[in-house]
Amino acid sequence: MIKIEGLHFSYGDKRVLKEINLYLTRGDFIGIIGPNGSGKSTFLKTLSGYLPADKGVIYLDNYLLNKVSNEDLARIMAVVPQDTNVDYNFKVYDLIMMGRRPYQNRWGMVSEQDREIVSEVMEMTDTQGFSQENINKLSGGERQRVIIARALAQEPDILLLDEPTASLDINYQGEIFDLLAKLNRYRGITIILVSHDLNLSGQYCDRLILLKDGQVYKTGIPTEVLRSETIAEVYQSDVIIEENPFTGKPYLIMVPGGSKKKQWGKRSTITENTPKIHLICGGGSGRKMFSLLHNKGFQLSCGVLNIGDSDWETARRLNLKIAESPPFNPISKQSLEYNRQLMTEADIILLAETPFGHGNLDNLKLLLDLSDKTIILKGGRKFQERDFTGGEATLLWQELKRRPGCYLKNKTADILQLIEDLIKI
Ligand SMILES: Nc1ncnc2c1ncn2[C@@H]1O[C@H](COP(=O)(O)OP(=O)(O)OP(=O)(O)O)[C@@H](O)[C@H]1O
Repeated sequence: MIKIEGLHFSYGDKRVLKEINLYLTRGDFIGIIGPNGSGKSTFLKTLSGYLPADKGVIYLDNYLLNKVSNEDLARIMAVVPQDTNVDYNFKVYDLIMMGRRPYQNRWGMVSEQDREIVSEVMEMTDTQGFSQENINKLSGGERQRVIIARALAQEPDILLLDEPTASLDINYQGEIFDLLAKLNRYRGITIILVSHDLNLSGQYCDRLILLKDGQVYKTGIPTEVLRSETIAEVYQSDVIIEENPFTGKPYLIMVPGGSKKKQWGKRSTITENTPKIHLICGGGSGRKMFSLLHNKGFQLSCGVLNIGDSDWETARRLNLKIAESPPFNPISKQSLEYNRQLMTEADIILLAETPFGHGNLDNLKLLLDLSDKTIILKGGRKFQERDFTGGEATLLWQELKRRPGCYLKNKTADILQLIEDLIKI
């Protein structure tokens, strides 16, 4: 185990790690995540003994980390740093062999066992192909694999890695994580890595440590840590968390433009006074609008939508108020009433370019009922092309267009501009 008690660390006057208390189990695959500057690399450096704590202690099993000799530490722990640049033009093979130093005598005599281990780790990391190349001639990704190979040549019990896949393409990212998972599962190596990739971390790690401003904000299994509320609080970014259908692990989808950091034209927090927009959509006609209006910080509602419809899915993920109705049935009275309530509460009702059949015609009728509301109609395609009611919907649409307070706009940008103008009035 690795036990961390009351750990503090500062660079000069700058306090970076504050009161970190953790108990890490040997054999786990642990991910350290957190926004830029939250202290992840610094934490990893204190764990490796590279940076001495200002206050607090780290135990490695029952030994104080700062009392373990460098030689012993090198046989227990190996580090893959963030910066893999190597000052000297070593040959790849020689550099990996350097990982065997803790096991060699003081003259650095290379044994048969050293050669076997180096050959094994080169195979694992797919680095044999350039064993005689100079390290600085390799691409960032190839160099990264060589540095991992050198760390593995140390035969460590614990492997610390700082963003090991940062410069790798998607193929090698997966391969490196697969390799780390194998080392963890079959060789019992404890993996502790810093990563910005929340999806890969959520996928592979047994446990995540989420840092914010140098403190542990949350720790636990990925499903406990990777929650949309938590990510919004720590990263100030809107994400949707889904379940990976292959693994059941969480994966994150960024809501486009979902950063809550200061942005042009964006309302920062929703209050009672935040304008409300109700969207009538369906079949994917509302998706783009949902995303754009959500990012502009409006309060959104929608309906009536069939349960399972793609717009219903999007609205559900964004946690919107939805008047919903089971599919393959006429809209229920209850859903219509709830839709009427949402429409009445809204400042603006927006009718997306959705097709109409007998199943959702009531949405149009309801619009005509609400005579005092501001309504924006998204035009573009000929309405007749999306009328599957034999003309009934077209009649309602024409009536709507004539109504005062009803605006017809063909382009999304014009709709957004109109909303901004109407809200200002
Ligand atoms: N050598 C240093 N001297 C002074 N300040 C430093 C030093 N290294 C890091 N810092 C500061 O400490 C804070 C934490 O940095 P650290 O690199 O540990 O964060 P991080 O979470 O790993 O960031 P990133 O995700 O950007 O790599 C930052 O504000 C950084 O500027």
